[in-house]
Amino acid sequence: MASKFNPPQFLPPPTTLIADPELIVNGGSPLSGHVTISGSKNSALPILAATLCCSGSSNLKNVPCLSDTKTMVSILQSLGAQVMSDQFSVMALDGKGQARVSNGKGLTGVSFRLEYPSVGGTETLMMAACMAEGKTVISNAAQEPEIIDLAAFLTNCGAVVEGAGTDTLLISGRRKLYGSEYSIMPDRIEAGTYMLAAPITRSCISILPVSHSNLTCLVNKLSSAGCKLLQLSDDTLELSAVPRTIEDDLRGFSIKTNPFPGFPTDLQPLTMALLSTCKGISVVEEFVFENRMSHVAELQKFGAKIQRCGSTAMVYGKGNASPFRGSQVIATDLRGGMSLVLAGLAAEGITEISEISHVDRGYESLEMKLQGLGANVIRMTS
Ligand SMILES: CC(=O)N[C@H]1[C@@H](OP(=O)(O)OP(=O)(O)OC[C@H]2O[C@@H](n3ccc(=O)[nH]c3=O)[C@H](O)[C@@H]2O)O[C@H](CO)[C@@H](O)[C@@H]1O
Ligand SMILES: C=C(OP(=O)(O)O)C(=O)O
Repeated sequence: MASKFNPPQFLPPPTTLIADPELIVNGGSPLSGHVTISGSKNSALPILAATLCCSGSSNLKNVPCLSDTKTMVSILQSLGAQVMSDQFSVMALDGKGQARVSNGKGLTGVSFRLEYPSVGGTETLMMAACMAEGKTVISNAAQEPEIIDLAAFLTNCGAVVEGAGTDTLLISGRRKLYGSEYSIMPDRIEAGTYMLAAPITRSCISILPVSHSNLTCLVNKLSSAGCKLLQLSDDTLELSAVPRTIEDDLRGFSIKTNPFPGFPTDLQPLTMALLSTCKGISVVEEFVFENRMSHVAELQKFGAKIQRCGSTAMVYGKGNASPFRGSQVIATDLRGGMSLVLAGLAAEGITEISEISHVDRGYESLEMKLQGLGANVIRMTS
């Protein structure tokens, strides 16, 4: 029977050196309009891996087109999985039940307490537990929304997973899981990024789809800063931050990152960029990743006044609408790199951000989405 899919579009990562593209931002103008949020990178990656636990094919929808998802597909292919796509957002995977244990006996369920509620650790244990004989209890489990999404996919495939979204997961292992159709949840970190893009440019934009309950910490902090958040429908949020006077301008706030439902570490660098443009002094404390402050030195090039001590930063805000000036900066990691894009949108003049491939790991159609909001952004590939 003829396949309804075109031949696979996924290629292995390039082996020759290609110059990293730059993003050029002509900033200082407000954004407006509407942005559509893609499927979640951090949900798609473990779910793509989980297809290997299944016999038969899985049909995943809303998979974001990112360098990270392409890399994951290459890994699955190198393990023997067949992957096809018609649009990038729909993938048919035949994992062929590739996951095997080499001790000849198979896995056995256990009670396991994580020392730290690691997201990747919880996801790996969930997949192993589904393949194991008997019951597994994972305590001190991560509670991130992406854990709930993985549990929902595994359940769709025939697994029995209870407690996802709490600190205790109970999994009754099944020998056989069957591939299924599943739609990846929207990316809460991308949504949070655009929720920060509006206030840093003192703009009003609408964002869809956004789950309020996945971003409660950010919503509360932005409200305390003076942003107006309006729920236009179940999953559409309008974010307005257009102060009429300098006195009315956004106020700084302090954050401490923590596992969900705490303030997400992935939004910390972007929030720091916003805080640099707000009134007053803000304190940013990074409690999840020991080394997530490399954006500080780059934000300082825009004129941001930030004093760093280890994993804590004091941000001395300025209180004007556009205190940043355009700059030449380097993205050193995904979210730190995106904080420079936000700073560039707020800055007067031209910003050149090199090594933008870090940002491409996590933001689908970056310049297209920003251009759709009226931003003056282009990609330069030499
Ligand atoms: C692909 C993906 O989903 N990435 C996300 C995932 O990363 P990832 O799954 O790697 O994050 P973890 O929750 O495992 O790690 C968070 C922190 O805990 C530490 N740690 C981890 C395991 C452990 O046994 N002991 C320990 O101390 C790590 O060194 C790190 O400092 O969750 C992070 C925390 O929300 C997010 O920032 C990442 O975007
Ligand atoms: C750090 C991130 O991802 P990863 O764990 O894949 O590096 C992220 O999504 O912010």
